[in-house]
Amino acid sequence: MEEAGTPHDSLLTASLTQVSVLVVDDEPGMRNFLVKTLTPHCRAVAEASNAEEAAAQLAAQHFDIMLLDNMMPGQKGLDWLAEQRTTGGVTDVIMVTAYADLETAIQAMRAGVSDFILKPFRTNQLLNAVCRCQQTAMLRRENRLLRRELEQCDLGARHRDRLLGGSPEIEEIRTTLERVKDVTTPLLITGASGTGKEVAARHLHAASKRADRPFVPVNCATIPAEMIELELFGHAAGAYPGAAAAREGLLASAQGGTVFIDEVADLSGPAQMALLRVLEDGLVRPVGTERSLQLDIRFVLASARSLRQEVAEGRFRPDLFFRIDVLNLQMPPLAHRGTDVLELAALFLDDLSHRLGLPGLEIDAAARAAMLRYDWPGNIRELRNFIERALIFGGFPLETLGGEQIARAAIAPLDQVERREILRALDAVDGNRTEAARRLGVSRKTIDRKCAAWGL
Ligand SMILES: Nc1ncnc2c1ncn2[C@@H]1O[C@H](COP(=O)(O)OP(=O)(O)OP(=O)(O)O)[C@@H](O)[C@H]1O
Repeated sequence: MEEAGTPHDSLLTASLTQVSVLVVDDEPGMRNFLVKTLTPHCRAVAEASNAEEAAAQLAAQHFDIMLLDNMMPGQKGLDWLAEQRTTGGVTDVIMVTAYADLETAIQAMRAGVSDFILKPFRTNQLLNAVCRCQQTAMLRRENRLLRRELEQCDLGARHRDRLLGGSPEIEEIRTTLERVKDVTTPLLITGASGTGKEVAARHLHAASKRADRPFVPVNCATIPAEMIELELFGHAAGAYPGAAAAREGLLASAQGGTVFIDEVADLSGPAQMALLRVLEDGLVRPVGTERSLQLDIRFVLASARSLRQEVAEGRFRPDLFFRIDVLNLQMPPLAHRGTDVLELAALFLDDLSHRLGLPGLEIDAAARAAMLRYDWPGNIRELRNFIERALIFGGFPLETLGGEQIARAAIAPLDQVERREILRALDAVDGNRTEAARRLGVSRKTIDRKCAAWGL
């Protein structure tokens, strides 16, 4: 019987045409066999009959893969390999051996060997091992390049993992994140679009013990309802028409890390039910399978809409709501973050001008005043777009901040401005005077006195 994915599979052999291989074996018969088998398929094949020759070949040129016999006169292949690794060799190694005892296998793993081929072997086994090794190397490289590209093209990437801003509101949020960073209780982040819910989730993940594991964001609003369960939980082969192969879900891919579920209110009924099960016992059952996987994931959920309202209107499961409404973080709108707007603007100016290759801009007094006055309904996302536009056009488009209207509006008496701001604050915090006083930076007594004077 042929092995699955034999080299007759043209896709597999195609990947070999780019590979350079160094065969290291002291036995001429075996060495010739290896070279003869590989040469028609690979880009280049070189040979060495001992460790010195091999070291000279590696110093002279790069090889993608080395086939190494473990039993060479003078020195064991694995000992030599361990030495090579300390001098910085990066070639992938496939060990060819007649004696695969456990101790050798452990030593080989520690020396960074990618695969084993047991003598005697067939041609197919050899070519398959080289193919697998090459494909893993390609995936590693692709992964590294994609990460790099992502960091370069995402204009906000440099600040993605840090919730910036010196305002007391953001300071308090950072303190809360620090306190809850390592508990497994789900965290619910609410707040309008663009207020930095995802940044807060990334900040939490980066500060947690899970930082070196995956952070997986899932936006339920952008995945079609019928696909969301398949995406999150994965599926068996044939789970839906066209699903030729089984696929791991995003939750399983995040094992050990953090999953950020944005716009959680958009989950369908069955997906809400399945999510509740994961939150309660950590179990995920891929669609169309009978077996559940036990996962260790920190969940951060976000919603721009009020989940309480969604529950009241029958669109969100109350049991799921109570499960995720344990730790709730409310992201304040940008307009309530004092001078953070200027801090973030300066940062975006610096960052975007470098990335876009455009000259920087000074934030003059007029721009500063307009930015502080404006409401920023689109929050930080709107601010970033505003800065990007400013850099492209070489000046701040203040008219888009309602600057003209504000400039032309009659100057309001100070007490009127004060009343408007206090009432706006009370409205924003559902009439909580202590909270409104804290945010406005005045005493609770002052608010009580003003309200009494206005007959409230
Ligand atoms: N405190 C912050 N520091 C730096 N950048 C921020 C901050 N908050 C938000 N941003 C930037 O603003 C943009 C919007 O942030 P983010 O996507 O986290 O908001 P959101 O609340 O999750 O929005 P939505 O609900 O629309 O997905 C991003 O480009 C992000 O990098």
